[in-house]
Amino acid sequence: MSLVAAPMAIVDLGSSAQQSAAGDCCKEDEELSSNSSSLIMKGVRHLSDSGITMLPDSYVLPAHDRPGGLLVANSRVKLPVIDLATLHDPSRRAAALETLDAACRSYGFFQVVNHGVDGDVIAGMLDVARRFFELPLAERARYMSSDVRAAVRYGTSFNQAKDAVLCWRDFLKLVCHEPLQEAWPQEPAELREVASTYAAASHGLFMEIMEAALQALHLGGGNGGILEELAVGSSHMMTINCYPACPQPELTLGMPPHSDYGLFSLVLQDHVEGLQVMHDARWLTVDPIPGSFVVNVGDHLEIYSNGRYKSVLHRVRVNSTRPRISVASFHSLPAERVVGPAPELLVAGGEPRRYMDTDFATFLAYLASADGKDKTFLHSRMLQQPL
Ligand SMILES: O=C(O)CCC(=O)C(=O)O
Ligand SMILES: [Fe+2]
Repeated sequence: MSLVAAPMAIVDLGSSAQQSAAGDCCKEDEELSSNSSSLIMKGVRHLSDSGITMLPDSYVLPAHDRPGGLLVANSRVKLPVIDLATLHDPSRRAAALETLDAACRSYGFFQVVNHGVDGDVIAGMLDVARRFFELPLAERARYMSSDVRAAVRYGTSFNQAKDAVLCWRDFLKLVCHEPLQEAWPQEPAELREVASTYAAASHGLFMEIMEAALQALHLGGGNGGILEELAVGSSHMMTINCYPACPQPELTLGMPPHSDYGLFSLVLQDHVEGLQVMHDARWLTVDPIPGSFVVNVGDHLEIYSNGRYKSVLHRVRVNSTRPRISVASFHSLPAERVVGPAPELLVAGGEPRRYMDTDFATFLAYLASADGKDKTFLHSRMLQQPL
């Protein structure tokens, strides 16, 4: 659905239905289940608002894919934090680059503080996002589309057309790299202005982080490098995610394990935790730092760095009391650009190529066909195991 690879166990509805009978069924729930397919298409915000007390079977994951269990570490984790002010300070830049380099190699994730994006821009974006999902369904539904290239797309779950078990998420996706704002929603009235200001800030921050990452990798500093290419043209998709309160959060997920497709993703989350990152074969819950960005390496950067940097699986848990909003910005090269390992890494006597070249059409074909468990798009591009 969005610019993310969909691996994972969105599996067998038959077995999940058997495992869903936690709690007593009330009359409302019976009515809902008789009418559930039409309700489900309306998304989870609608379901949550209708007051259900039991999760419809279509959202119930089989036991081994549910969010609890042995693979979950008890503690919340503070991801490595990059203070952007230190990147701007020549005397501290080298140390900041080392922190960034280590974070991209091990976690594939870090948080950025002191990033210079105005607090009002951040608060305004979260506020307008929240208000969009409070609009009447008919207003939101105007933007429903199955066209993955649409400038604006409202939908539910992860990959609605393919998911065998649905996810507890509604989303609004906006293409930000073309002047298409007039296609974006007109309600709430401020959305276009606020989201385009936010998108410009996110892109600026991405460029700074990308420059730092390339420096840390000793790549692409020269003329004609990838950074110059990005300055001339790039792709930028924004997904606004809404995870309403869920009656049985232990049985489902807001987003299944996946990796992101681009170079870097910048995620703004509100104060409600939910994002989990796979690290050392365990799920760690990211502790939200107010006003910060969570940044993660995407598949393109893993490929471009020939496996030095890791595009790591992550997922989203939901909870029974607090709705959560996040805004994920996926930054990369233009869709038509073929991405492969950086040429500097593959010179004679250099290292072996670990990934095939890839392009957006291949990714879309993968999305349309992907239903394999624990199989990511990245794995389909691997020639040999990364470092
Ligand atoms: O909601 C979040 O914190 C993460 C969202 C995400 O991973 C995505 O949109 O790809
Ligand atoms: Fe993601």
